[in-house]
Amino acid sequence: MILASQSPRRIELMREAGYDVRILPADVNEAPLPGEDPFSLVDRLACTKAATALRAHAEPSEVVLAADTIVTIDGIVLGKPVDAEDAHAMLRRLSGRTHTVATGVCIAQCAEDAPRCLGDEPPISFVAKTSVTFYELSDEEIDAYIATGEPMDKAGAYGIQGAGGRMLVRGIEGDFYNVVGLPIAEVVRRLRTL
Ligand SMILES: Cc1cn([C@H]2C[C@H](O)[C@@H](COP(=O)(O)OP(=O)(O)OP(=O)(O)O)O2)c(=O)[nH]c1=O
Repeated sequence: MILASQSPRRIELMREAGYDVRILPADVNEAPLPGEDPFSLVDRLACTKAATALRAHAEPSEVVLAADTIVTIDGIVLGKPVDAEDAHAMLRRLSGRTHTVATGVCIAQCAEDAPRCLGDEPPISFVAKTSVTFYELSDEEIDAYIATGEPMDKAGAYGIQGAGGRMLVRGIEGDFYNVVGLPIAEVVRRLRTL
């Protein structure tokens, strides 16, 4: 199976679940389309990543799995921060409130008899959602957290699994691993149905 992801968390979760994955990240434009809602966005991006890896690398009948994670609050999508100022603005918005973390997962496969793999089988996709509530954060706390470097490669500018990120969280409702980037239990259940 191909895992079209460079995310160390996704790679570890798939390997720990017993999948011998080939890592072939797909670089796609993550900008939303005009008027696109956050859940359609993660679904589309996951399937674009899967289709890109499938067309470039997959063998006939090989399965490709890809995912995309965003944070959404106030109808706004928070992806990865571009700099410290952007990270600060994201964490200020999340402070003392509940937001949703959404991960789109897309599983694509080539037809067995396809002469070239073009992604001709329709992909399976789903969007997992987890609600996360933050404590009230002071500016000093936010800046100290950003200085650790932990927020910079993560949607919403935090990592719930990190030493600093876990200190921000009052509670969650839903799958923890979805927040980390891959709802592994649901992924494995879907893969078993293939
Ligand atoms: C909210 C949150 C996000 N994240 C991460 C998960 C994702 O890796 C990242 C969101 O970026 P993504 O664009 O979903 O993924 P990626 O660029 O890391 O990897 P790829 O596109 O190659 O699959 O944020 C955490 O690790 N912990 C958290 O608590």
